[in-house]
Amino acid sequence: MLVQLSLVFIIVWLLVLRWERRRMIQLASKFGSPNLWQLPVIGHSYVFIGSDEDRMTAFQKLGRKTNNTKEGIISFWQGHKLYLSISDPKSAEFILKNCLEKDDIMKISRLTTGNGTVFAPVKIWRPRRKVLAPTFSPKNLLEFAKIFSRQSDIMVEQLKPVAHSKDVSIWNFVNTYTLDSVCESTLGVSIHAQKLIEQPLLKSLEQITILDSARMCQPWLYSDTIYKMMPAYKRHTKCRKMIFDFINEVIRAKRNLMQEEKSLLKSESEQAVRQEGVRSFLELLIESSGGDKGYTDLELQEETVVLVVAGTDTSAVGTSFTILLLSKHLDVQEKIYQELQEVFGDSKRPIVPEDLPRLKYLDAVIRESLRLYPPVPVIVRKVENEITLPSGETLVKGTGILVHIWAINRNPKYWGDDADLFRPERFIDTPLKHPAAFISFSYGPRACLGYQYAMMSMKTAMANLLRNYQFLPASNAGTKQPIRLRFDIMMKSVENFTVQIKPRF
Ligand code: HEM
Repeated sequence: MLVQLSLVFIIVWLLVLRWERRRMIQLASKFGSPNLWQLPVIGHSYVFIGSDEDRMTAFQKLGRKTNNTKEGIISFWQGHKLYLSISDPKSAEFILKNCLEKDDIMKISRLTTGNGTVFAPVKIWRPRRKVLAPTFSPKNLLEFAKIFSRQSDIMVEQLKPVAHSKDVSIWNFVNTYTLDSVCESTLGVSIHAQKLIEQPLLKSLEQITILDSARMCQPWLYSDTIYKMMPAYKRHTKCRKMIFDFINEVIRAKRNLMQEEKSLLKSESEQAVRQEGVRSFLELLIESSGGDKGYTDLELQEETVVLVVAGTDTSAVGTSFTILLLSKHLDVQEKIYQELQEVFGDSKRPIVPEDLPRLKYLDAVIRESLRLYPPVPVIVRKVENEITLPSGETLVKGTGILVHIWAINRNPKYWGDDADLFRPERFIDTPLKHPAAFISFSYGPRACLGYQYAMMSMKTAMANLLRNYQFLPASNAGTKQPIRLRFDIMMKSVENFTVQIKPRF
């Protein structure tokens, strides 16, 4: 009897769910689905189960299928929720301008970033972005360029003992370079990550992305109540505590220091002189939010965590993929070296900000690797109110939109039949066919705030590395072998960006 009653209950529940979702079901049937079984309760989410490499392969397959449709849109179900995967730049532009709310799935990341700009609800995001945006002014960026130059000199030094070794994973070298640069520019502190063997802050950041991406792909872990019962939550809490303790200590010290300086430098002219030097994002944020009457310590913590999380891995992934691609395309590497020779000759002088605009071919190479290997391969937004796409399709409230950055960047309708080929010249000889066709930094009012910062950091690092070293494929990797990819919120190389390094001198 109990079994029969339970069965009736489940059937009624499923019918009610279906009735509530009838408009989503209609919408889903308008667009194709990935030609896979849609299972009861979990929908298509089983596709994303498995290793992080399986997850990335699933995203790539979804992207290719989306590109093969006429509209560049495909539907799939994650549990009982409908998602549309979008790979057409026109629809992406429309979504990114009109749907500013992040999808509910991103609440998972808010465990770490709280109401910090990147994942905050729109109501909180708007005023936060207004405060954060001016800290990325060209004047401030030029000051940060000095940090990139100095930190990349350290990276070149750190590589010396391993150059000539058979195979080297460059990931740790590049990731600690970006962490040192980000900590110095955002927090104003030197943590010397490049010189330490174990870096607890980096380990905690890494653990958190692994845990969050695994949770995102398993809808049964979305509920906070269930997740808090899992062992993963314990590990997550430990990592978060490590990050927050570190950042809060820096905020406390910075506030005290600013207070002391203010009382020491009484006159306005003295304070103006102090403002000439390199000032961290944290200092700039304290001031641009209104000084003592501005952000609380919690708000400062949230914004600084965002900058560290958004700024460290992303640029490290972008730089590491560029190195990996160059190890397979020695002709391109040689062309960059020629450009570097024209700018620097045989001089060993440090890179200064004025050098960067002259490195046009290097710029095109970095953009081309970000096109083929976008560090953030997908982003998800939410349809808050019914809207109609330029193609005429009306999207239902509550639908999730997966803006498929990886697929947009390789959409053959906008990039041609050689869309999958590494050809940096396309960024020099052909104008973009649509402003949102190259979308690694996203698009619209909520696009990446660190775009210029990241380009400067990556260009400085690449220029410094290529002046000193030549990168060759790993001993077991030919130039033609495809790069194996994995997904942990960001897209990375399974083989941890392994290459061979040959000193130039
Ligand atoms: C290659 C490097 C980078 C890539 C590919 C990248 C990509 C992205 C993407 C895809 C988003 C999401 C935008 C959206 O949802 O529409 C984003 C947001 C953001 N990024 Fe970056 N990013 C990079 C580097 C950086 C750096 C170095 C910083 C700061 C130092 C930074 C700060 C931010 C911030 C603050 C946001 C949130 C913007 C908002 O919600 O208003 N990013 N980035």
